Amino acid sequence: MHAPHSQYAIEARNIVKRFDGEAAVDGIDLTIRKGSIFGILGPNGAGKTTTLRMLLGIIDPDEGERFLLGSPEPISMAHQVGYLPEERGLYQSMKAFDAIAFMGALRGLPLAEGRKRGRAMMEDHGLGDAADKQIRQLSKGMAQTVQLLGTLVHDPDLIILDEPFSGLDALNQGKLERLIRAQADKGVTIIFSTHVIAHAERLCEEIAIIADGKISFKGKVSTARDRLRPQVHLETRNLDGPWRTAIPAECKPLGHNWHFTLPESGVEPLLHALVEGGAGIESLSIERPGLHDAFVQIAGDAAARKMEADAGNNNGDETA
Ligand SMILES: Nc1ncnc2c1ncn2[C@@H]1O[C@H](COP(=O)(O)OP(=O)(O)OP(=O)(O)O)[C@@H](O)[C@H]1O
Repeated sequence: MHAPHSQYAIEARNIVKRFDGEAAVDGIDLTIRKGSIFGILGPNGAGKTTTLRMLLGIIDPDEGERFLLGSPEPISMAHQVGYLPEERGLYQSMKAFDAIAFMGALRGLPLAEGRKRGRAMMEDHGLGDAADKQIRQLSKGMAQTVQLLGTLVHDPDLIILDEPFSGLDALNQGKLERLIRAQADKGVTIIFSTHVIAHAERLCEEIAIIADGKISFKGKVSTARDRLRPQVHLETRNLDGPWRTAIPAECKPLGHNWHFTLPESGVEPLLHALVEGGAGIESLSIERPGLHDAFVQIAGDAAARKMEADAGNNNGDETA
């Protein structure tokens, strides 16, 4: 076994998990830097939850090894870890601030301190009026926020969130993004799984894309996006002239509109040719492809469509 590197919150080498002989996770390597926000992206059934459970030590890999905060026994680090599982649930009869304290106590925080922090956290999140309400009296989105606060109450060094955005409306999704950033600003490492590309794109510096139990891309979001060249959308008054040589030969206009990949020579030669050649520019945009386009290229169109369908199915309403 190799010694883990201290700059990593997670190191996993070739971890495998099989259920009934089928590999749900099929040889994954991950290194996640301390203090980073790391997204694990993939459609339902890709193996995200199984991966997170192995990293946390809830289940053991059949093969491979993993270190959490440097330890080969992740469970022994439980007091330094916060975990929001995919299955949400709190004791319905507990008061909200008590539920937060209870979750903290499970991770070693004295109950009295947890109660104090629970109230203060609810206050900070604009839920002060709900602190003494029973969980059953809260909306789904509020209960989910309470559970999230319970995940953070013991001030963990590492937070693992399984599909934290699903079930939240847009407003609460925005609040959660801000909360994740605030934790990262404090130096906390955050790992979350999602099948919504936009959350990963906005929050993460680095991501892993998982499909069928394997990692198909791992690295910086910018690196994934840089795999694709910028796209040009151009509208011209004229349809012919010397400027046409600046446009890829295979590009045919739709009316007066042109859509093509920016040539390797870059923006300036294109602009120069269009202006000098008298194209008559009506409109022009040159856009760097987003993570969605990169995902399509990396994981394939079918996986991207499945992710979109999953997102449609899983996004609930706060008051549902
Ligand atoms: N305890 C289990 N017993 C048998 N099969 C399992 C078990 N846990 C997961 N699987 C299977 O392993 C595969 C990966 O599931 P996993 O839950 O890790 O995926 P996921 O990417 O998290 O998707 P989801 O968001 O739907 O949970 C799926 O085919 C799932 O049915």
